[in-house]
Formats: sequence, structure tokens, C-alpha cells
Amino acid sequence: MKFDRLRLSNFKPYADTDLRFDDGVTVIHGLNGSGKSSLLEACFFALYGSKALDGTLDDAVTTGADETDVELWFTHAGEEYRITRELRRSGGSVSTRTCVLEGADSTVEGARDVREFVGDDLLRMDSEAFRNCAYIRQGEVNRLINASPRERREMIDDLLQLGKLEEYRERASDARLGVEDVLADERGGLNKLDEQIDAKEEQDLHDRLNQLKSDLSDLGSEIERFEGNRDDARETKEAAVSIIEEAEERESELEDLTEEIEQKEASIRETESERETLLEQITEIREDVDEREAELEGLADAAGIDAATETAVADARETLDEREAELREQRQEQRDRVTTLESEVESLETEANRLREQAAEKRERAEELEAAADDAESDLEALREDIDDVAAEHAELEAKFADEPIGMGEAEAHREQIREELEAVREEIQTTVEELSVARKTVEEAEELLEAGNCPECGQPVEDSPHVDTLEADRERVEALEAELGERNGEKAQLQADLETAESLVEAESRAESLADKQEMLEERAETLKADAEEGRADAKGLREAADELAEDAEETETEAEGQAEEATAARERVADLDEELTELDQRRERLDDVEDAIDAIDDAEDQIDRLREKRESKAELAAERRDRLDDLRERREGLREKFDRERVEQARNKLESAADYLERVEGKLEELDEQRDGLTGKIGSVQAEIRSLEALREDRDQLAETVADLESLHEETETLEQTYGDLRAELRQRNVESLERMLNETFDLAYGNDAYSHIELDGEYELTVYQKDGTPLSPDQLSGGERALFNLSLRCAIYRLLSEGIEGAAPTPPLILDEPTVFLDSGHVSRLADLIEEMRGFGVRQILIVSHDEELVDAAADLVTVEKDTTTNRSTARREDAATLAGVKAMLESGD
Ligand SMILES: Nc1ncnc2c1ncn2[C@@H]1O[C@H](COP(=O)(O)OP(=O)(O)OP(=O)(O)O)[C@@H](O)[C@H]1O
Ligand SMILES: [Zn+2]
Repeated sequence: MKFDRLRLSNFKPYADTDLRFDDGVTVIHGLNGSGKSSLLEACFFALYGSKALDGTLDDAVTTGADETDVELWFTHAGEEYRITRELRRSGGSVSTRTCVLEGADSTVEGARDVREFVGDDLLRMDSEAFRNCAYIRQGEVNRLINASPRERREMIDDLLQLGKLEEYRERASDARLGVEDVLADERGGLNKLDEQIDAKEEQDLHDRLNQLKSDLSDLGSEIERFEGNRDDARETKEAAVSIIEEAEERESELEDLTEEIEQKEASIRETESERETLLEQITEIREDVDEREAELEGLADAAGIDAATETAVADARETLDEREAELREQRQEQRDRVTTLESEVESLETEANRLREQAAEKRERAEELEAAADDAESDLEALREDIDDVAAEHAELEAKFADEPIGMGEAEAHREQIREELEAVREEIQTTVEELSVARKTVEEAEELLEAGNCPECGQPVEDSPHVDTLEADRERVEALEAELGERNGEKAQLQADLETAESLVEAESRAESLADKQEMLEERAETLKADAEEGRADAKGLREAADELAEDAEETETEAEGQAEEATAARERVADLDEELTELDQRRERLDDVEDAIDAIDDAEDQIDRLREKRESKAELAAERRDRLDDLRERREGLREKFDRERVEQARNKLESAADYLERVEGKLEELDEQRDGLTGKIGSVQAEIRSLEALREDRDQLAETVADLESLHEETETLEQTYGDLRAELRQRNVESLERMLNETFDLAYGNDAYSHIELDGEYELTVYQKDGTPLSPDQLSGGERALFNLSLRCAIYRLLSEGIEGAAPTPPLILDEPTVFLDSGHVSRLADLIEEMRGFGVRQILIVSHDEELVDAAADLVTVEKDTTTNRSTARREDAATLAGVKAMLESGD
């Protein structure tokens, strides 16, 4: 790995700093407290984050600032990467805001993921290992020496990835222990199964099974024997039963027969007595018939027939029917006539009523008309009075004109004329008044002048003035005008009076006109009323005449109706007569019915006698039949009585009893035997189940044994594996120890030039021993400070070599970072350190960053970085010196020496 560029912003004392790094040795120098260590820390922090800080994230942020950015560009295994970390202060604490690692084809985000990616994938060392190997901080030069062998071993094992093997070994050990647990369990199970199987085998299950089976077969044959006996007994019993049953059947048959015979005898007796009864009935009916025949003669006489025969009755009935038909026809005719007449009467009466109603209506109308004529006449009278009033008023108005110069119809023109005259007079009065006022003024002025003595017109003395001359004439004129005015006013008064009169005449004239109109209208109305009244009266007269005619018609119709009603009554009487005759016919028919009934009764009785005789004969036949059957039955009974064998039945009964007895006993025995058999079968079943479970146990055992064997081999394998990992690690460690010892001696030789020491020994447990030339061993912490520093550097150098040579693939070697490694060294040893550094470059360490003031180291540097702190702002900056400056510094250092 190689750092390419570092950019800082607000990291510890740095404000903004951007620094490039190259291959080879870079020396960083500057005053105490200028920020050199902080620069290295920044690189370390970029790679590992907070793990790289001694303090908290808070310490990384410049005091007073809120944000810190750190960016580190680096190359690893030919690929370029950049890590960006941003810290932010918020709410009093500082946290990572962003943390990104970007490579050509990978991006990792998040502080933890970036740290793990750097530690696991790139460098294969965590921050601790990095510190042990690559980054030797100020004052930590003795770290590896002071560590205990165990710590040292772990550090180195980790660096060389041997820790992984230990991890695997432990896993294998865990697996082995797990298998052991399972194995113990399974073995316990197996033992238990063995015990169970032994216990079962001791029971001789198969022998017991055989014994039980032979017992069962013995029992089976005994059961068969008893079953045979039982079947025999059953047969005997059945035979006896059938004999007894047959006998019983016969006995009951005999009983049945006897019963039937008795029944038959009884029924024969019954039939005989029935025949007796029938004979008695016949005799009774015969007597009745004789009586009826004696009565029949009288009935025929009453019915008016010669012989009491069916034919005579039928003939008589026919005659009656004919007569009835005749009568009924007549009766119907009369009834129809009654109906016709009644309806005629009704319609005539309706017509008479209608006529009367019409007459009444007409009279009513006539009365109405007359009343209307009366009204019209009285209206006419009132109207005439009105007309008279109007005429009188008109005459009065006419009288008004009598003393006037004008006639009626001229009033309006007359009034207009007066108005005009009045107007003219008014104008004249106006003119006269004006003239008078002018004249009066003239007179007044002249009189004033006269009093003053001057002419009123020219203001000259009036003596002989023309104006005074005219004064007199003027005074006259005033007088004349006053006279004229008086005259005109008189005229005006007269005309005003005339106008009033004329206006009243105009009024009278228009009133007279409207009165004339009214009179005309009233007269027209009177005319109409008069005509109406006359017409009404004429109409009323006509109506009354028509009413009288209608009343006459009604009278006539009524008379006609009465005639028809009389006829109807006569017809009804005729109907009553016919009804009476019909009733008589019915009575005669009833008498014929009586004759007929009597004949029928006699016939019925004869029929009944015939039926009874027949019945009696059939009963005689039935009795004969029954007697025949009775003879048969008696014969059969005789036969059955002969067949019946009492002795055989008795024997059968005895056999039946003993067989039943035996069967009862044998059933009990068989039940007992069945029970025994069930018991045996049950026992066999349980023994068989035992055998099966034994077999199952054996199977289980075999399986378990197999499992145990498998587990044992697994156990062996895990043991081997564990052992192998352990051996492998020990072997590798041994190999590492050997290489490390060799390399350590080589570098130590170089660094320490073999002044006093012959060699260093590193044993398998990483115990370090330094041997002096005389062979005395020394513990490394017995070395001087400077020796220890060199020793330590040698050790690291050796580890570095082992790392770069011992691990396949990309050597994870990060830049070697040394912070003030020369503090304990004198100048001789510093130059050894310089050699060592040179040597390490030769081993493939591409980049070495050293903080140092030592000129010799500066001399060896390819690059020089100067760190300065601004004393006013307290902020650090770092800058790479260019080649010229570097040369200058080197020269200065050399000359200063
Ligand atoms: N968070 C911080 N903010 C500001 N300044 C800080 C912060 N942390 C440390 N410093 C300052 O940085 C300086 C320490 O820097 P550093 O240890 O890198 O100096 P140095 O050059 O290595 O010194 P020396 O030669 O003594 O080892 C101190 O002056 C300290 O005050
Ligand atoms: Zn420092």
C-alpha cells in the first residue's frame, strides 16, 4: 500500500491542508507542537476511524470548529482508492456524518464497513495490528519488547493469520465436544436397550408359545367332541318334538271337526225354524189381500168407474186429462185478457194524469204571464209620471227665455258675444287709464314748474313758455279722460251682469237638452212596456183555452179507463169459476188414485207372498246341503279317531325330556371350554406381542449401535481435525519463528553491527533472548534505551519482511510510519537506523514516513514536508518542499555539521 494524497480540513490544529506523498522516504519536520504527529494520525484515522484515535472523535475536530473533513488517496495492489470521512459536531457531541471508500470497482459506505474493508480485505490487519506493525508512535518504541511472550505470540500470530488456524482448531474442538455429548447419550441408550433385550430373552418366550399352542389344540378337540354330542342330542330332540307336534295337530283337528259338526247341526235347526216363520208371514199377508179385495168394489163406485181394473182407471184418467187441458186453456185466455185490460187501464190513467198535469202547467204559465203584464202596467204608470215631471221642468226652462231677446238654442252664441264686448271694454278702460295717468303727470309737472317758475320742458322761465300754454288744454284732457273712464266702467258693470244672465241661460239650455233626451228615452221605454203587457195578456188567454181543452181530454180518457176496468173484473170472475172446476177434477183424480193404490197394494202383497215362498224353498235346499256336509264331517271324525297312537306320543315325550336335559348340561360345559380357549388365545397373543417387541428392541439396538459407530468415527475425525489444526499452527508457527529469528538476526546485525552481541534467539513461545559475544544470555529489556529502540525496529523490520515474503498474493504491507524514532539514538546509531530504513526499502516497503529532526534522516529523505504553525491563529499547515529547497536544506544541514 502507498499513500498518494492527504487533504485535511479542521483536523486537530490543521485548517486546510492538501499534501501529496511519493514513493520512498518522506521526512516530516517542524517545531515542537507544530502538528507533525497530527499529520500521521490523520492518515491512521483515515484508514481506521475512531479506533485510530486515543481520545474520542471530539479530539479530532479543531477546537471551535463544527466540521472536520479528512480525505486520503492511496494505491493498493495496483488499484487506486479514496477514503472520505466527515465529522460533525451537533448537540455537544461529534459523530461521523459520512464515511465512504471508493475504489475503481468498489464503494463501501459507513464507518464500520469501511474499517472492516480496510482491516480484513486490504491490509489484513486491524488497527491494533497496524499499530504493532506499521505505525510506531512517539514513545511506543518498546511496545513489542515490553509485551509478554504470550501477547507477542498473539500479535505475531494475528499478523501472520495464524489466529485463523487457532479459531478453526477451537471450532473443531467444539464440534468434538458436541459429538462426545451426543455419543455419551447414545451409548447410555444402547446400554438400556441391551438390558431390556436380556430381560426379555430370559423369559423363554418361544417355549412358552409352543406349550400354549399345544394346549390350545387339545382343548379344540375336546370342544369338537362335545359339540358332536350336542348335535346328536339336538336331532333326537327335534324328532321327538315333531312326533309330539303331529299328535297335537291331529288332536286339535279333531276338536275343530267336532266344533264344526256342532255348528252345522245348530244351523240346520235354525233354518227349519226360519222356514216356519216364513210360512206364518205368508198366511198373514194372504188374509190382508182378501180384506183389500172386499174394499175395492166400494172404491170403484166412488170413483165412478164400472170395474175396478187398471184399464178402467186409465180410461177415466184420460177423460179427466182432456177436460183439464180444455179448462186450463180457457183459464189462460181469461187471464191474458185480464192482463191486457189491466195494462190498458193503467196506460189510460197515466194518459189522463199527463193531460191534467199539462193543463195545470198551462194555467200556471198563464197566471205567470198575467202577473208579468200587471207589473209592466204598473211600471208604465210610474214611467208616465216621470215623463210628466220632465216635461214640466222643460216648460220651466223655456219660460226663462220668454223675457230674453234670444230663443232657446242661441244662448251659447249670445254668451260669447257678451264676453267679446266685455273684453273690448276692458281694453278701452286700460288705454284710458294709461292716457289719464300720462295726462295727470304732465299736469303735475307743469304745475310744479309753474310753482318754481320754470318751463317744465326746457327749464327756461315759464313766462310765455309753450308748455304753460298747453297746461290748460292738458287739464281739460284729464277731465275728459276721467269722464270717459267713468262711462266705460258703467258699461263694464252692465256687461258683467249680462254675462251672468247669459251663462245661466247656457246652463238652462243644456239642462233642457238633456231633459228632452231623457223624455224621449222614457217614452220609448213606455212604448215597449205597453206592448209587452198586451202581448202577455193575449198569450195567457191562449194558454187558458188550451188548458181547458186538455182537461176535457183527460175526462174522456178517464171514462174509457173505467169501462176497461169493468171488463177486467168480469174476466177475473170467469177465471175463478174455471179454477173451481179444475179443483173438482183433482178430487176425482184422487179417488181414482185410491182405486189404483188399492190394486197396487194387492199386487204388492201377492208379489211378497211369491218371494217368501221362494225364500222358503231355497232354505229347504240349504238345509239339505248342510245335512250332506254333516254326514261327511262325521265320517272324517271317525277316521281321525281311529289313526291316533297314544303310546308313541308318550315315548317321544320321554326322549324329548332327556335330550333337553343333556343339551342344557352340554351348553354349560361348552361355555366353560370356550372361556378356557379365550384365555389361552389371549395368553398366546400377549406372548406374541412380547416376541414382536423383543424383535423391535433388537432392531432399535442395531440401529443405535450403527449410530454409535458413526458417532465414534465422527468423533475420531473431529479429534483428528482438531489435532491437525493444532499441529498445523504449531508447525507454521515453528516455521515462522525460524524465519523470524533468521530475519531478526540479519536486521539486528545490520542495525547493531555486532559490537557486543553475537545473536538473538526467538524460541517457539516467542521468548526473545539476546546473546552476548561471550555467550551470556540477556533479556531484551536489559538493553539500553537506544539498543532497545534499534532492537525493536529490527524486530518490526523482520515482521515486515516475513509479512511481505510469507503471505501469498498482494503483500499487505502498509507504509512504515515512524514518529520520532531517533530520540534515544546517538548519531552513530542514527546512521544505522538510516541503513535499516534503506534496507527495508530493499525488502519491498514502498513508502516510509518519518517524523524527525535528524539531519541524517533528512539527508536520506527523497521528500521533505515542513510543518508550521501560525502563532497568531494557532493553525498548522504542511507543505512539501520542492527539490531545490530540499537540496538547500540538505546543504545547510551538512555545512552546519
Ligand atoms: N483538536 C485540536 N484543535 C486544535 N489544536 C489541537 C487539537 N488537538 C491538538 N491540537 C494542537 O496540536 C498540537 C499538537 O500537535 P502535534 O502533537 O502534532 O505536534 P508535534 O509537531 O508532533 O510536536 P512534537 O515535536 O512536540 O512532537 C498542540 O499544539 C495542540 O494544542
Ligand atoms: Zn510530535
